[in-house]
Amino acid sequence: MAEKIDGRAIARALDEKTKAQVDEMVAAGMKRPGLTVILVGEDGASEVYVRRKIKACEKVGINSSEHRLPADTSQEDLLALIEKLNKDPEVHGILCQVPLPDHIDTRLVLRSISPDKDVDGFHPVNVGRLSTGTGGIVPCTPLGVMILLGSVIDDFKGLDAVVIGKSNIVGKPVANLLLDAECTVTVTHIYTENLPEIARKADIIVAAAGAPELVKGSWVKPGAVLIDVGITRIKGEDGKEKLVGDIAFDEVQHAKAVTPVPGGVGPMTIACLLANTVQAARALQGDNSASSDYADVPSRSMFTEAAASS
Ligand SMILES: Nc1nc(=O)c2c([nH]1)NC[C@@H]1CN(c3ccc(C(=O)N[C@@H](CCC(=O)O)C(=O)O)cc3)C=[N+]21
Repeated sequence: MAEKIDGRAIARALDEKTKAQVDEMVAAGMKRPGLTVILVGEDGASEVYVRRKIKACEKVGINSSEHRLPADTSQEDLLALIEKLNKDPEVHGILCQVPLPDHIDTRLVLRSISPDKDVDGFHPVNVGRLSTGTGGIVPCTPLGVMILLGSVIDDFKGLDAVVIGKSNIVGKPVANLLLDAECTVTVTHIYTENLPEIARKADIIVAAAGAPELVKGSWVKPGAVLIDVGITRIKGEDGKEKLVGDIAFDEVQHAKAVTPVPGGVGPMTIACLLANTVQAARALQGDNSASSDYADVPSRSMFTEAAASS
């Protein structure tokens, strides 16, 4: 049986570390970290995620606020709000939930968030820092993926990693982090020929294509470590909504370890958002030691601490 990597437990452990950092900051007379989430329009899934993010902030002592804007909000008004938040000394992290409505230029909006407050790590400055291995804020889901991998892998050097999916939010940054960890990385996507064959060679598979149960049992080498980033909502046989990942979970029991959906990458995304907010709050208040914790992701000690205390 493959080990089921418990994303919820590892996220809880990371949250405890984050909470301790918040307490330490406040005790040292620094401002309590603050996160602002912007949600434009009404989208069922986005609302669930935003609610979870706000609740998670409360748990670790991060101040949070929420801006809910109607779907027909103009780009100009959204940019004006971001400009205001960029200048607000109580706000250390700004997250603008994507996808945005079609009439808004997402890239322009993400570029308008101050790189220092960009807790998503989506700003081109942070993307550039990540791809050159020079610190900055690492996107939440990719960071969570590396921590989950680190909970079962001791030495990444020379491992064969296959990333399925090439999004700016997951595929590309995950590939960069795996490269930094000295894996041999192959980035693939749904147009890749011989995808099953390429996957079969992998020691690590990160599936982030958004294609339900794409990765079959026959694609997986015995002993591989599998991370499932996909979340698709489908109607089950009983008519109830259920979540499926990009990996056919029941077929991959010959793997060494695999993340479930839900309870795998999702909770880590939120825990890393909180960690990023604390990092941003420390850096904005002149304490740059915070960023070095994450600059050399994956740092093995961070993973083992998180896993050990879970
Ligand atoms: N600017 C921006 N930043 C994001 O980080 C961002 C975003 N936009 N847009 C949407 C995606 C999606 N996302 C998730 C967060 C938590 C879970 C999560 O907690 N999942 C749980 C529960 C899943 C559920 O019940 O729906 C789990 O997998 O166990 C999933 C997905 C963040 N996103």
